Amino acid sequence: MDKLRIRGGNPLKGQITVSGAKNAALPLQAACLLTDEKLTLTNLPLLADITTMNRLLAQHGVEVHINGRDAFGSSGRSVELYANDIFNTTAPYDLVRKMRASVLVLGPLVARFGQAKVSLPGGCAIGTRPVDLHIKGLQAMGAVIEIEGGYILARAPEGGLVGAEFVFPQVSVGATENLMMAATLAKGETVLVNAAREPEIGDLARCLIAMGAEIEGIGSDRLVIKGKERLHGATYAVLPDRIEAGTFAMAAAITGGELELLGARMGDLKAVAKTLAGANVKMTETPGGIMVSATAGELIGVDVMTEPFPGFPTDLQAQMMALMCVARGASMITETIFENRFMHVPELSRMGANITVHGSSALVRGVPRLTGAPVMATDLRASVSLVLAGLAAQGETTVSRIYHLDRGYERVEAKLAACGADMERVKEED
Ligand SMILES: CC(=O)N[C@H]1[C@@H](OP(=O)(O)OP(=O)(O)OC[C@H]2O[C@@H](n3ccc(=O)[nH]c3=O)[C@H](O)[C@@H]2O)O[C@H](CO)[C@@H](O)[C@@H]1O
Ligand SMILES: C=C(OP(=O)(O)O)C(=O)O
Repeated sequence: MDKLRIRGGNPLKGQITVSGAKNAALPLQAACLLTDEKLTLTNLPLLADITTMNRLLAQHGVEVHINGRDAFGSSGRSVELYANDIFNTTAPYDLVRKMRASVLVLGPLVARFGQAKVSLPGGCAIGTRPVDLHIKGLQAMGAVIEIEGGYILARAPEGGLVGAEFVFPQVSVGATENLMMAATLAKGETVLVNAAREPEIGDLARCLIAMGAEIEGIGSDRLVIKGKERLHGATYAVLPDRIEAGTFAMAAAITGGELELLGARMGDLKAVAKTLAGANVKMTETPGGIMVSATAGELIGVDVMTEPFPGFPTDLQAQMMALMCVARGASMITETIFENRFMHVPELSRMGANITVHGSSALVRGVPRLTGAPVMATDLRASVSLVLAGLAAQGETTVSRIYHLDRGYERVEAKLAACGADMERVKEED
């Protein structure tokens, strides 16, 4: 098993190219199941999760052609997905438990093939994460759903799914994606109310439109989808990863550095830019992306509350907490999306952070400096928050279990080292 060794203290300086977004790519990959023609996705990030989704699709019968192979051997910058010979509509536990986004095959499979058997993903380190809204939404479209042996068994009515109005009692990114995909092949009109507005939803909608779908309301919380008999092939480029960009913005900030994030889009990061401005970190648009500068003096503590888009993203909460650990003053960080997303707190505390958790809020009192330590985390964003802390800490930090990081960050050590970070990937036994 690999780990990252980081010697902190170097201000980051330079440019980092932002990769394609994991959370956009995964639903786009699942969308290939909606057509028997070729879906080509470009600007894919080289990540373990993308490979897992390709494996899941392949076992359904999707032909997966990968271009631009990388060191993983099974992942590449672009992929051609042909779902013209689907022989299996079951998504097995072994793959779904590895990656919750596997549940995104449910909507497309039921919509196109009238049936699906998808393992329930179960809880994960950050929360219980039920999929009841995915199920209720499909039921509203006429699907009959049973839970048996840990699997969701879904069957469309004779003649296929039927368009419906579904009001989300709670904003859900994944359920919005699943239902939007299902609705593209349902009979009649589907209206999704209180839908998620994350940029990744817009990306999926634009790809579906390129495949022949009719969708209105992109960027709003009301999506209207007119079902079609069939969709066709398309070529689509995955949008840049706003969470990777936000993470690197905080890396620049925590080291008192200056980074240009090539490809990053300010429109996707407004709440982050506003929060960082309060912390004395400047984010400005450049012709190529966003410049982040933290050279103007000390960091200042700011309060943060995670919210669905356009609010501050939960996927940047851990990184923001690492930053606040070394800011002047105190910061109250409130997590409203997931009930257990503070697993980085004990590890940051081992590095000298002063954090007290009260329910869904963490009070972070800034300290003059963190100190390096061996640390590990049980989820993706918690792991990267420890990398950020390590970049700022005095001495050496080793971050273990970095398979979590590899789910969502492409060559993180190479990208940061190219901007002056003293860090390397080493084998666990080193
Ligand atoms: C692959 C992907 O895109 N993952 C992102 C997606 O996850 P994901 O799509 O799983 O997250 P959701 O938006 O669905 O979850 C939001 C909240 O709704 C709850 N919920 C969700 C569905 C449901 O049927 N019932 C229910 O109660 C969840 O437990 C959670 O508390 O959005 C999250 C919120 O921005 C991000 O942190 C994840 O990185
Ligand atoms: C929670 C995340 O991903 P997933 O939904 O795939 O677990 C994430 O990207 O931070």
